[in-house]
Amino acid sequence: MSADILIVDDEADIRELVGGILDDEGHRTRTAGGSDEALASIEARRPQLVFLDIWLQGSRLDGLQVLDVIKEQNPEVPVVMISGHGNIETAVSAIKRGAYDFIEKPFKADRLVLVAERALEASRLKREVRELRTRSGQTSRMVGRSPIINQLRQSIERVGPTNARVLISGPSGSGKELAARALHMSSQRASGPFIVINAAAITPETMESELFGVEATDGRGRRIGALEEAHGGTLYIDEVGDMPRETQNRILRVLVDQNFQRVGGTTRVHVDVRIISSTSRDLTQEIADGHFREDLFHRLGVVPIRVPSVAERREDVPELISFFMEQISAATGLAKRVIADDAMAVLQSHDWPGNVRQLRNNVERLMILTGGDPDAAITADLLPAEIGTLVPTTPAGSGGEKLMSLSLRDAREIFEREYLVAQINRFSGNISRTAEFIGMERSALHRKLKSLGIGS
Ligand SMILES: Nc1ncnc2c1ncn2[C@@H]1O[C@H](COP(=O)(O)OP(=O)(O)OP(=O)(O)O)[C@@H](O)[C@H]1O
Repeated sequence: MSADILIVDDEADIRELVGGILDDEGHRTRTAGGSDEALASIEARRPQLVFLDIWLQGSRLDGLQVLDVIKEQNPEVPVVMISGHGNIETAVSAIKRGAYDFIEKPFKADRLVLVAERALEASRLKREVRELRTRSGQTSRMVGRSPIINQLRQSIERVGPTNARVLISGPSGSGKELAARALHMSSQRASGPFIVINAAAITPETMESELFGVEATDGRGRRIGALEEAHGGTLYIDEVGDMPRETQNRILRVLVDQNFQRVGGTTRVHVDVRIISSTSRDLTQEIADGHFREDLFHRLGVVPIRVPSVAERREDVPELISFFMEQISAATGLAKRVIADDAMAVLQSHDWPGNVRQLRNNVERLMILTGGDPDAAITADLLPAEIGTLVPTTPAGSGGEKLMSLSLRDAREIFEREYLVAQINRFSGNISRTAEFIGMERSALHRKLKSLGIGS
């Protein structure tokens, strides 16, 4: 992984040596000879790792003081101290103050490289743990074998490695964020950060500080925004159509220049970020209504990708259900259940307006709420009422969901029997009046009733 590394030392030889070794490893290094230059460089963009000389002769702040400032403003940036021979104690105290590790001069190149790799790996793992916590048990596997999901997978494989900006459209809960993660994972930025910002959940007042960060003020440290956080990786802007107009102007400029100012700041922060955005709305309509900038739309959507609704890929429902059962069972210990054919037919024919997310929630609900013998299959009558409402039922309504698991011939027979019994009852058993009402010859109705086994 190529990382952005800052090397701070008052000795030019050391700066060059460390920089040269790390550059050879494929990293991008920058250097500073004193404390103020170092802090300015960090202000210009947060590095992913800092090598910091303990003494920093001739500087306003010594190395330990610079460490304190870094840890206060950017606690997540790992700092490796460069210590002179004989001041190991100081190096140890630096670790107590938050440094990741130290290297002692003179050092060997491989030791330097090893420490750098370890520090970067530790910070990457920390970030991943944070991401996993926020996703809490969600997966990044894209389940489904329908032609439409295969097509989506192919587009992701083609577009992922290109570094192009992508605008993902699709209804709520259909898997847009999952598709964005898959794009990130198939790009060269895979080991870099994947940062999510939800434009719908952020108020217009906080949008800019969330995206660009806030410069330090008296008493408050600098806050890093999502764009800087995503340096070297991908920024996913969810529901980009909800972005306030003013922020749209500023983000457009960032897309063009790849640099911006923090709120209240004067320095320009330069970043290398791939932007993937998503929308569940029709952005062309938003443009027509004057809510969304057309030029931003074209910049964000260099490649458009559409994620289908569940209703467009009903054949994937059984696989999605068994995948979620496995997943939920592994996470919670709840027993997996078998879904009977009639219930599966209902689940497959439901429209799922909340898409995969709603399907997953319902699987969880079934696993929790469906009592009875855990080995017994879940039948259609055990499904929540609102799931079955779009399914045709028989006049008597009893076990109507079962119709969906039958052939047309068998379903028609059940329907005819219940329909005719209900009509005959309605006309108090008078076959002539029933026949007249339903539009059949009296003799034909008699034959029908006989073939269905109704009446004497
Ligand atoms: N093809 C799929 N295979 C497995 N899980 C999926 C699939 N698609 C979506 N999911 C799961 O469904 C849930 C919703 O997906 P996701 O958050 O990606 O949807 P979204 O379209 O971004 O939603 P929103 O529009 O509400 O932000 C997540 O738990 C995700 O892991």
